Amino acid sequence: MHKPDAATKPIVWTIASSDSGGGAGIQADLHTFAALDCHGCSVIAAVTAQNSTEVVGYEAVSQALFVTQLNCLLHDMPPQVIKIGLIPDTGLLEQLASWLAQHKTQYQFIVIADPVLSSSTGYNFVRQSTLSTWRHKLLPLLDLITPNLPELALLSQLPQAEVELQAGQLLQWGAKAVLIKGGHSNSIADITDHFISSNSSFQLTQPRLSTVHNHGTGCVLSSAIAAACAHDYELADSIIIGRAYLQQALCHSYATGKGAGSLQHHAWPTEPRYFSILKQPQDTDYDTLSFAAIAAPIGFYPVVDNVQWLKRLLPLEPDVIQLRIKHGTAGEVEQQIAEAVELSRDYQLRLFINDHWQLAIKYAAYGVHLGQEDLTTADLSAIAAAGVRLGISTHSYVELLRARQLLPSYIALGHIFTTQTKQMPSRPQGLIRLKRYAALCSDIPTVAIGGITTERLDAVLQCGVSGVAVVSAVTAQAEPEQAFSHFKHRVEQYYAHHA
Ligand SMILES: Cc1ncc(COP(=O)(O)OP(=O)(O)O)c(N)n1
Ligand SMILES: Cc1nc(C(=O)O)sc1CCOP(=O)(O)O
Repeated sequence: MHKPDAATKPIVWTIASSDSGGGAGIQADLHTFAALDCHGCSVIAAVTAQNSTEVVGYEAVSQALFVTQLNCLLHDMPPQVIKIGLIPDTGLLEQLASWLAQHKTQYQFIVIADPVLSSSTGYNFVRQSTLSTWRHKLLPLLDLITPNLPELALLSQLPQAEVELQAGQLLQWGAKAVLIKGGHSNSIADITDHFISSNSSFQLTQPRLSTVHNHGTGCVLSSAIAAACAHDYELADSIIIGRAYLQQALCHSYATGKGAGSLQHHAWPTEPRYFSILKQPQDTDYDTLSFAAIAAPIGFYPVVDNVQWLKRLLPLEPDVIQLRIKHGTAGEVEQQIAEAVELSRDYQLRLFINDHWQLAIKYAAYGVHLGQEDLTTADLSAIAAAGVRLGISTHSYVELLRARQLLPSYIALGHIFTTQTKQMPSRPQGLIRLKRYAALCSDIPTVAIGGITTERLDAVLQCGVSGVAVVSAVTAQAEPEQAFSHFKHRVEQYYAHHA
């Protein structure tokens, strides 16, 4: 895996307290930042004396030293993201709130807080005055707060209300988003975390692991989310990454003393088993769908915008092509699709129809390719029942989890580089992300798309995808047939040597 060199590592701060046992607090935060390719800085609020069974005591640092740590770092190592953990002193919390208010707009850092109010061994760190400062001074400065269920009840002052209402109260007090950790729920088999902001919500469910070695889970989760944000992932993607990092760390946790042991820090999570089931309000609940499989590797996958292109390329023996018609009347589109499907049979071409899933079913095309927006309107059960293969576009972890859960025939990963062919609402994903996405799809064929040229071809293939889709690298070339044959040959050669 590519590692950024030291000079390019994003800087993340933890403002929290030392855990002498090493499994939580500042120590866990720094381990997490390092494992996720960030440079971690620490602002220590208090030193706790604790081991795996109990917190014996703590002492806060002076307000002067606390603020000196903040200012000293800011002048030389400003953060992309700040993670806040245990601040067991109202005076320090007040100082922190005013310091954040003073600098957040100018430095544009993201602030994520894990409101540690008591230890998992039962030690209570907060007083009523501390809670009031959290509510009225800290919350308006937070981009995300990650309470567990008891912390949410305490902070919201609505212990009897539904968790959504409790989280709504934190949003009203100014937090931009709330991730409610479900670990304290009664559910035995699973844990569901709820994300709520003013304009979106989703749930992440993962199996509850039976380990007792879970000291520091809250610290690690919030730090992993902070690290992913520092790598410029959107907040929802960062939460998915953070939760997968935690699941991986819990899967390999180990005993330290006589009590709850520590998490094993590893690296960027890529194995599908560490990733949650994502549920969004717009998702249809399907009974298990089963789409016809597509032989992998998919290989070279040109995308053309009319049947004339298909006729031009067919003599060159393409194996897979997508017909992506964006203009014409309904009648013209249908005529082209009908003709293209018939031609595809004569040439044993695996033809995917973009968008027009009803016509793909009607003419029994090999497959259909759908975007994320199409997933809410298309009848996926009808596509599966017709034996038509399904490919789905993705551009983020959120979209990738959503697509994976439908078990499609393949998943498209885009757009990797800047493309002139289509206006994209998302940013180019680049090769590091492509490699992570492809690894997460080790059990489903993948196709990379967006800005792929002959110069970039090898680097893309080396990311572990099963196919490469291009538009302009063929159809905008002076000699499209030559470009097609060159690409096809190189892709075939690659897969012949990397079966
Ligand atoms: C292989 C492949 N990947 C992605 C796309 C984009 O599909 P979609 O999101 O449906 O957008 P439009 O193609 O409709 O603009 C694709 N067509 N093929
Ligand atoms: C049609 C399309 N879909 C994309 C996605 O990321 O979903 S990128 C793209 C255009 C790809 O064209 P070119 O190879 O010319 O860059």
